[in-house]
Amino acid sequence: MSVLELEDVHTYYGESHVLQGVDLQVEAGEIVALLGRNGVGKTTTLRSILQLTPPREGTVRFAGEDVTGLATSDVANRGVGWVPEERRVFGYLTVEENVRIAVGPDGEYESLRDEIFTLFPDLERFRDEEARNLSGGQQQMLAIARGMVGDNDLLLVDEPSEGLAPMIVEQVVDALREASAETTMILVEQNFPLAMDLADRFYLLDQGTVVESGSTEGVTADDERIRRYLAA
Ligand SMILES: Nc1ncnc2c1ncn2[C@@H]1O[C@H](COP(=O)(O)OP(=O)(O)OP(=O)(O)O)[C@@H](O)[C@H]1O
Repeated sequence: MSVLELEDVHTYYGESHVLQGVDLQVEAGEIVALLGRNGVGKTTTLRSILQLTPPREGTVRFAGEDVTGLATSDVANRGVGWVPEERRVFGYLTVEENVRIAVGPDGEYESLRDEIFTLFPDLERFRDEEARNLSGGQQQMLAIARGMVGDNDLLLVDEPSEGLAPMIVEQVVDALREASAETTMILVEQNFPLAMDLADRFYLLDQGTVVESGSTEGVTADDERIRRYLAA
């Protein structure tokens, strides 16, 4: 059974028909990259999975169950975590408080916190610092950490490298690799080499539909079937 299955998903913003029949599957343990030019609907695909923008047609199945039309909180409670593009952390809470409130009702807070701090030594160093005082990269790690301690079976990660210096990107990549040992992941990422490096498989979107998909093994940006959809 796939962790996640989208079947012929159509999603609109008002009259604007953004997803025009998206089909995709994610298997347990995979990292799947969603690729495509700006505005093709990658974030909208994540929003459709979370039911933040519920599809008007088609089906989203999580862990074998139809979740289409459920409240976002129900989808989240079933084990779908979100690391949004804008690195949502609580600026006026400390790093540790940010982690604590992300732990689900059944989570063992102290052991999860210790696990996170082992994984992200930077977060431990700044555990008593208010999150707003962290660098962009550290905030991104905190956002990823918050997604991980929620005991999620699927983590949706939107543009994790955006706006970060290359050295910091490397740390975020390491963090994502660590996170992927614990949870299945969908990664929206504009940095093509990074996406290919991290992901097992990819889906390439264009004009609201999947135009290519497959293993990332050996795929490069020069690949003709990729290039024509990613070039500006
Ligand atoms: N809240 C909204 N209301 C109306 N239109 C929207 C809204 N959010 C996104 N759109 C439009 O839907 C289309 C798909 O946007 P989406 O954010 O899913 O693209 P994307 O592939 O994630 O690109 P990007 O990398 O730019 O975020 C775009 O044309 C965008 O302008």
